[in-house]
Amino acid sequence: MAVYTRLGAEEMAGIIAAFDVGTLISAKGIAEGVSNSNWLIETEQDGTGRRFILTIYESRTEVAELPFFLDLLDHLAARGAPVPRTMHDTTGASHRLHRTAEGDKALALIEFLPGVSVSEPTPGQAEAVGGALAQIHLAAADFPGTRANTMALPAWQQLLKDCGREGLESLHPDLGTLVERELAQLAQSWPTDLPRGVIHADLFPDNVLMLGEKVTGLIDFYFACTDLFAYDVAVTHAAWCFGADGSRFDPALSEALLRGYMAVRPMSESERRALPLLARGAALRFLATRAYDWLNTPADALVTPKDPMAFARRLQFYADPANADLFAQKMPV
Ligand SMILES: Nc1ncnc2c1ncn2[C@@H]1O[C@H](COP(=O)(O)OP(=O)(O)OP(=O)(O)O)[C@@H](O)[C@H]1O
Ligand SMILES: N[C@@H](CCO)C(=O)O
Repeated sequence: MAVYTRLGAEEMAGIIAAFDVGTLISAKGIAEGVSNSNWLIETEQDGTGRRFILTIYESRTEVAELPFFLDLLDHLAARGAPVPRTMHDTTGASHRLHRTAEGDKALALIEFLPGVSVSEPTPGQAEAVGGALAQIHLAAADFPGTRANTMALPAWQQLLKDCGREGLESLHPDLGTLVERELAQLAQSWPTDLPRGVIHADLFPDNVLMLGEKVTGLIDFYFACTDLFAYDVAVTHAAWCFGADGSRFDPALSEALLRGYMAVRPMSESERRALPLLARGAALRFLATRAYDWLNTPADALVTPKDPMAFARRLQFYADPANADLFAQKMPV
């Protein structure tokens, strides 16, 4: 379920009329996604059918940050990266404010891209995703915007502190100890001097649209920020190489993802050496947000929180000395 804002037919037609995209034919609420309200919009313009995604931003997205996210889409799309363009309204604005019963909310109309999100990726698909990730890292090199990573180590520390040791141990008796040990080690050794730029920071399979082994769309840039490129590789590795419950590390997916990335943007020796630590950080980042949501989502909420233990298992895997050579051995030169 992800349509939090109710819109009548006339209201929807009025929203679409502010953009030069033709006449509204249909608007269907999209079930996937949890943060914002999304609709698939069909219009007709000069006898041609067109499709878009309408997003109404709910409370989790800061309106002041929308220009960074939306301008970034335009910038990457203009450089040939597989990301949707933002449709600008007739005044040239990338987003608009819409009056609703709960107050003004921002909205944007985004190009619809074909493709589906895979749930059991193949090595060929992982390789293509690695390549697309490197492509956006390179394509954003001359993007003028910057945004601090609001989901970096200090945020994990705070979220995990808010969960409390008891809360974490209610998820698993060993989780408090694991988290404490990892937080301390990461705080001590987190690298700061590696190549950085704009990263996606949340490139899970549900944020990638694919047709066969081709990436047709990278979406959901609402965690994009300025941070280490190699950390983005680590996030994508954690998201793609373990199966949904985090217990099935797949070396073929890992190798293919890294090969795909390196073919487009070769990583330096220091980036490669940092990957095991960055992967522990990536696993802890999603463990932190998921544990917090798990412990703080009311039982009658519309959304089901995601399983934090799926990322505790990844964290244990990355932190296990037996897997220390994971990136070194599998990394093509
Ligand atoms: N540009 C696009 N082209 C085609 N489909 C899209 C596009 N953008 C979004 N979608 C569809 O809408 C769904 C919800 O989008 P999205 O994941 O951005 O929602 P969200 O609520 O903002 O995200 P999240 O759940 O990660 O917080 C996607 O799973 C995808 O099916
Ligand atoms: N991708 C995140 C959700 C926030 O986008 C997760 O799976 O925990």
